[in-house]
Amino acid sequence: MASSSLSSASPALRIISSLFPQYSPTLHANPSLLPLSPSRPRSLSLSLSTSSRSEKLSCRAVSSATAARMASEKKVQVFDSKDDLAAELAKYTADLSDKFTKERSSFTVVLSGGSLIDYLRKLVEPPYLDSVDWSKWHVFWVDERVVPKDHEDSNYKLAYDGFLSKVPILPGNVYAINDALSAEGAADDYETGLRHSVKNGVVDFSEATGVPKFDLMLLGMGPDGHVASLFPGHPLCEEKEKWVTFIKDSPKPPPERITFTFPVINSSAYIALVVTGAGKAGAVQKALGNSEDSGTLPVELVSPAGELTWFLDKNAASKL
Ligand SMILES: O=C(O)[C@H](O)[C@@H](O)[C@H](O)[C@H](O)COP(=O)(O)O
Repeated sequence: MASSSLSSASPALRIISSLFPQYSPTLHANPSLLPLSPSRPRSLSLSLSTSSRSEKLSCRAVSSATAARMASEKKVQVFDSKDDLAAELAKYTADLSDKFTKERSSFTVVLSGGSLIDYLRKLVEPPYLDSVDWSKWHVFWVDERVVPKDHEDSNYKLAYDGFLSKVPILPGNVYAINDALSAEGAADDYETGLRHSVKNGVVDFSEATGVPKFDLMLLGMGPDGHVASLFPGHPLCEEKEKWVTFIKDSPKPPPERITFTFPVINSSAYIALVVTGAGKAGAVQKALGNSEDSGTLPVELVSPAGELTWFLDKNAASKL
């Protein structure tokens, strides 16, 4: 990938480089993704890496959130249109499916609720509908509302209607909430099921983190910077022992949900953060820009052991 000189770089590149001014970041603008001919998806892709020495030095001296921001490889892709974003997300996901299917004959994918499912719309069309080995997919949820699976608020129903009903994933490989239980019971039940999936080798396990290691997490982000059902200022953001926990006072309705905790989220090999709309530009700026009060949002704690890629539309990136 060609490197970009910072002086002539776009605002996004300058903002990202200002995030770590004291380091010698290498910024890559991938020419194949830069806004070129109208026929190609118009997007700007950049990745930021800093020298390991400076990371060690910085992580001792900064808040956990900033250290988390430092710790993983971050890629930011900004798209002119939601269709371009969906097209790139489909390719990204299909490529990872091929990678893990070859490596371990299975592909573990974790879905969010909200608009994320709609952005998978290109994945259920040719060529991916025919090229992806759907029989190797195992689908989980990063969070779920404690409602019946046929309720309009159910993330299972959202994913089934918009995605799962359109691809030949084996029903036994779709791990939905037990909707007959209370929030606490459903969280315990989901964690028990996850421990079983780790034990039988369906879900990888990280000796380094001591928690499951999913291949790909597809996350959304709320305007307040929440991810999954982990909300700003909520004690659940600090949960370090449980893999799955529950909330009964979600500021985003409905109030009762179960959710993966950050140790599980951050143990992932790959995370895609799909964020669109001007209403989220403030949170994106805090997370990626040089905002004064950075370090306060749950999304800033997303720092996978592997690779984090932000998929933004230009409205969500408008303050970078
Ligand atoms: O169950 C949920 O509500 C989601 O998992 C939640 O975390 C969602 O991803 C964000 O709120 C973004 O939702 P939108 O993309 O619809 O704004």
